[in-house]
Amino acid sequence: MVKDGAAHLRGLRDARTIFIDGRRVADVTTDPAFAGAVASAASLYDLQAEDPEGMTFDLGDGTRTGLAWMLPRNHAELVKRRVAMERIAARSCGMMGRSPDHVASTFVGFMAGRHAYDSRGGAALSSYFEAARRADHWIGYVIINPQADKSRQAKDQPGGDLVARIVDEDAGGITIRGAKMLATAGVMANELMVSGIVALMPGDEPYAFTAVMPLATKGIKLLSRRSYEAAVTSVFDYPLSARFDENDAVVFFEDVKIPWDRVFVHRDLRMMQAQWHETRAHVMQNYQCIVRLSVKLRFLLGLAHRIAETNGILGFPQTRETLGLLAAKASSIEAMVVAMEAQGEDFHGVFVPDRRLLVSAQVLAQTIYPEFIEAIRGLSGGGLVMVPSSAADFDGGEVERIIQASQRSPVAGSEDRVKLMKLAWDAVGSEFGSRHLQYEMFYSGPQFAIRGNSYRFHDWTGPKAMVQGFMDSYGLDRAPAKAAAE
Ligand SMILES: Cc1cc2nc3c(=O)[nH]c(=O)nc-3n(C[C@H](O)[C@H](O)[C@H](O)COP(=O)(O)OP(=O)(O)OC[C@H]3O[C@@H](n4cnc5c(N)ncnc54)[C@H](O)[C@@H]3O)c2cc1C
Repeated sequence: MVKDGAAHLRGLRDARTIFIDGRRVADVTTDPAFAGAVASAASLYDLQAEDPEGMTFDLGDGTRTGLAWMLPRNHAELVKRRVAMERIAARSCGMMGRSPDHVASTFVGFMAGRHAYDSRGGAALSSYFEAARRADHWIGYVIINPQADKSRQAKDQPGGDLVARIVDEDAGGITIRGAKMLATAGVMANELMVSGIVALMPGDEPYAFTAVMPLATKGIKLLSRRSYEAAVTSVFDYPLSARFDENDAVVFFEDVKIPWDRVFVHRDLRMMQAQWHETRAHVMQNYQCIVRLSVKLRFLLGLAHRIAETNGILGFPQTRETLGLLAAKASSIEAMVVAMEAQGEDFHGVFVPDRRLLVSAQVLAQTIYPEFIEAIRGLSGGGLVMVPSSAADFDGGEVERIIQASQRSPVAGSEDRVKLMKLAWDAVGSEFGSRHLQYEMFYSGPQFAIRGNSYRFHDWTGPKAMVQGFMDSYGLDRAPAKAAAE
């Protein structure tokens, strides 16, 4: 039995609390702010049900679950898992960043480093992992604190309930209160993990916890940002916004009680860092991100090429130079995926991608994406806005005749030209496209933090030894002191 889209939709019709535009959402699967993206989310599970061999694996008793939950034992299994993740990403042209394979990958990384946990936390993690993958849960996560005053620790922020913290605990579990920033795709997930990735200081113990709970748990409140999907005039006008607006929401925990068997880290400052970096959670979750990005860049590359063809500029050397540069950038990310797999390591029985190459890809991704967007805008010129106001202008009459007269291309009819330019605008310029730029620049952390990881995880021994070796091969050509005196 494989979880399919219908099963996922059934699971979302629960008591979850989501607020948007001054109202509470009754049913996220039908609400006009979310229904299109939720349908796309469900289709990811249909993809698994349609091709269980290619997208799922057997847990040993006939239960099949998404390949992202697999603890790969060797290079071949890692690659098989990656191919499934590529197919998930391709469904949304790489536009759904927090698809179910993302946090599943985090948990695979936690499990690879299971030894880093204390015995209670490790046991809770293992039993949750088994249950979550058996249910093929979609898990969202919040691991960053709300912006306020970055110069102060969480405990020193004025106003009390800003950052989620433990406010009570008893034999049953912990109770948390406060906020976390941005659960992407939280509205369409089954469960939510809350944790922290920014280093904590002594005194921050109430903020040092990692736990997971169903989205519908009493007291969890999601405050959605504006829905881009709700604002679209038609799929033709906003083909990406209409279907792949995965949503971002601030999460407020209002005295949320979490049982101990769902608490993996408890008041442990060291473990809050160790859970990411002494395990392979940081590697596995960001490997999924880079795999997804490689699919997205392939899509954007195709878009850039098609725009050039449509505008009759493909034959110009300057255009080919631009496209050649974009192709090389997309290929470099693709190549890094292959390389980090080829140089993967056995980490306590789990075969994981090479960490140094993974963080290098993250660093490059943060600059390549904005460069892609700028280049596509540059290739497009005013064509991105030289489009009819909406699909309604194709009225079969006077306005459509003018559209046919004014929307021309050497390779496309007027409808196809408008269709392409509207797609391109949605990818790079609409509110949806603009959010994607922000996403790719920030989802894994600010640049200084990602570059800091690159510094930290690079093995400097080889480069330093090479310089020293070369410098040792020569010196000042001093004449012997005695000869100089004579
Ligand atoms: C679209 C989107 C989706 C997201 N989805 C998720 C999600 O699903 N789950 C989740 O947990 N998080 C999510 N995030 C949050 C994301 O992880 C953070 O945005 C990211 O870690 C950066 O943190 P910040 O937003 O507080 O920015 P900041 O850290 O405040 O960075 C803003 C600027 O301040 C500078 N700055 C901050 N601190 C310092 C410092 N100490 N020294 C020097 N400069 C500094 C930075 O360099 C940067 O220029 C999402 C973010 C976005 C934009």
